Amino acid sequence: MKSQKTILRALAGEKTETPPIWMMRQAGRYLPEYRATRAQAGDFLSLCYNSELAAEVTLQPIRRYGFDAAIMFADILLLPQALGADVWFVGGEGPRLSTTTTPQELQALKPAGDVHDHLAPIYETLKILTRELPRETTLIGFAGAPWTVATYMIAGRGTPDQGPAHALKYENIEVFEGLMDLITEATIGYLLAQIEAGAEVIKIFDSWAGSLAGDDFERYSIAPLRRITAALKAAHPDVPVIVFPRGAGERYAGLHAVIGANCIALDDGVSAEWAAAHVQNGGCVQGNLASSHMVSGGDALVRETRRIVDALYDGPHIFNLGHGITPDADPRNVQLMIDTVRASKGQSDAPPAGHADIVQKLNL
Ligand SMILES: Cc1c2[nH]c(c1CCC(=O)O)Cc1[nH]c(c(CCC(=O)O)c1C)Cc1[nH]c(c(CCC(=O)O)c1C)Cc1[nH]c(c(C)c1CCC(=O)O)C2
Repeated sequence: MKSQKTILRALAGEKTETPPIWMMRQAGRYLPEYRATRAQAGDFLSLCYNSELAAEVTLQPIRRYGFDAAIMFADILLLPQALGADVWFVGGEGPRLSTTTTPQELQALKPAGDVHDHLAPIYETLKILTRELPRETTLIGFAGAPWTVATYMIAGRGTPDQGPAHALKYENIEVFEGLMDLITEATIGYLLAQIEAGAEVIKIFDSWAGSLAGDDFERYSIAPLRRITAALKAAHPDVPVIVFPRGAGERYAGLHAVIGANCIALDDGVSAEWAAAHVQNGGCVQGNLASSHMVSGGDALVRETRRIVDALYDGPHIFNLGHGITPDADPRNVQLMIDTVRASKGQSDAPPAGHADIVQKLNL
C-alpha cells in the first residue's frame, strides 16, 4: 500500500510534487513557546527527560507551522550520559562531559546493553508523540553518529576542530576504537528501541564528519554509519534511515549505496545543483538552505529556497536547512520558507505563486 505521508514517499525514492519539509532544531530557542516550556522544566536536560514536556516542545513547531515531520525532542549527548559519563550544559557555552581518554575511563563506562533504563523517558516521549501527532505528520527518532558522540566524550566539550579526538587516535588507538565500538553498539540498541516506541524514520547526525581526512572518513564516519544502518535494516527493513555526514563535501557522492541509507542529508557547503547531479541519483536527498536565511529573511530567502527546490525537483527531495536553526532566527522567516516551498512547483524562473502576498503579509 502506498504511504500517504509525503516524507515516507520521498524516502521510498518517489519524486513528490512539492518537497515535504521539516527543519533541524525546529523545536528550539527561536520560539517563545519553547523558551516558556524550557523555563517550566528548569533546564535543558530536565526538559529532555520530562517526557510530557519533551513531547510538548516537539509538538510546538508542528502546531505553529504544520511541518511534515516532527523530530523527537532529545539530544545526542543523552547516550553518553546513559553510558555513565557526566553530562551538563553551561548556559551560553554548550555541553560539558567527563572525559573518556584512558583504558580505566573506558572500562568504567556501562556495557552497551545497559543504557535502556536511563533512556526510558525518551522512549516514553516517542509513545506520547505517536498518540498526539497529527495523522499526516511523520515521527523521526535520532542519535548522534559514533564519531560525533566520541568527539564530545573525548574532549569533554564541543571543539572547533575535534583536536582531542584526533589526538587520541594517534596516542591510544585501542581506547579510541574501543570507545567507538561501545558507542556504535549502544546506538544500535537505542535506535531499535526508538523504532519499537514509535519512531517511523531514523536520522543519524555525524555533525563532525567533515574533520575526518583520508581513510579516517571511511573508517570512522562511513563504516559505523553502515554498521548501524545494516543492524536497523536487519530488524526493521521498512524503516527509512537518513544519515547526515556534515561537511563531507564531494565525498557525499555515492554515499547512499556505500552506507545503505535511504536519504543523505546535505549541509549548505555543497550546491543543490551539484547534489542533483552527484548525490540524488542514489536516492532521496535532504536539505540544504543555509540557516542564516532564517535570520536575514527577505527576497534572498525566497530566491535561495526556490533555487534549491528547482535544482532538486527531478528526484526525491525533503526540504530542510543545511544545519540547525539558530536562536536568533525570526519565526516569521520560517513561515516564509515554508510558504515558498509549498507554493513551488519546480522548474520555473517565476517567483512562487503568492510570493508578493507572502512578503507583504510578513511585512518584509
Ligand atoms: C552536535 C549535536 C548536539 N545535539 C545535536 C547535535 C547534532 C546536530 C548538530 O550538529 O546540531 C542534535 C539535537 N539537539 C537537539 C535536537 C532536538 C530535535 C530538533 O529539534 O532538531 C537534536 C536532533 C536539541 C537541542 N540541543 C541543544 C539545544 C539548545 C539547548 C537549550 O535550550 O538551551 C537544543 C534545542 C543543546 C546542544 N546540544 C549539543 C550542543 C553542541 C548543544 C549546545 C549548542 C546550542 O546551544 O545550540 C549537541
